[in-house]
Amino acid sequence: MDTIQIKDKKFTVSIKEQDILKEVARVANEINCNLAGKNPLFLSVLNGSFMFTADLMKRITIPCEISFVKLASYQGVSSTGVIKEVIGITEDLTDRTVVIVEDIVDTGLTMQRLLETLGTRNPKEIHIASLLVKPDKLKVDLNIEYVAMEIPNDFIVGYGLDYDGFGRNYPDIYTVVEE
Ligand SMILES: O=P(O)(O)OC[C@H]1O[C@H](OP(=O)(O)OP(=O)(O)O)[C@H](O)[C@@H]1O
Ligand code: HPA
Repeated sequence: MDTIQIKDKKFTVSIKEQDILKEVARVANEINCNLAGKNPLFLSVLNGSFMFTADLMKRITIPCEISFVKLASYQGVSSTGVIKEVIGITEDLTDRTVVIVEDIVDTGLTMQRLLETLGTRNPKEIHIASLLVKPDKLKVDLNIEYVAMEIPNDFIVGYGLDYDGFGRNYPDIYTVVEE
């Protein structure tokens, strides 16, 4: 399926599942090497990161824990600038090595907010793993250590990412076709 229609928008395939998984495996290897012996706590940011988290965690071979947080900032294709924490962090982060697992860093505002929130809970260190980064869209300075792929500014769906709630289920990533 090279082209899909979601509501009023057409999308064309831009990154195939096998290419995504190659990069996910590379990121997992880097984490396995760098965080060995640290018993990291992976914090997956719902909803978008569910597919990346599943594929990443299957390839993590060091002892670790996984938990989930949920924030919301997007409606349609542009940021509202409003960030709501829907599901909070219940774990004790004191002295823990935390790895935030995100599907995409776009403006970076969501990540900045998350870092601020987590930073008040005395973790030993916080690392960021993001499937995708749009470097040209970043508005804040972030140290994103683990990035599977950098992509252009275009709006995308698939592999967990949505347009108005739809499109998360596709195993490939699709880019919007501007008409
Ligand atoms: O860098 P930013 O411009 O802040 O954008 C990135 C955030 O936007 C998306 O979340 P969204 O609010 O759409 O929620 P979702 O994960 O449920 O799709 C994505 O999952 C990131 O959390
Ligand atoms: O390109 C995108 N697609 C879906 N959700 C998003 N959230 C930030 N950027 C995107």
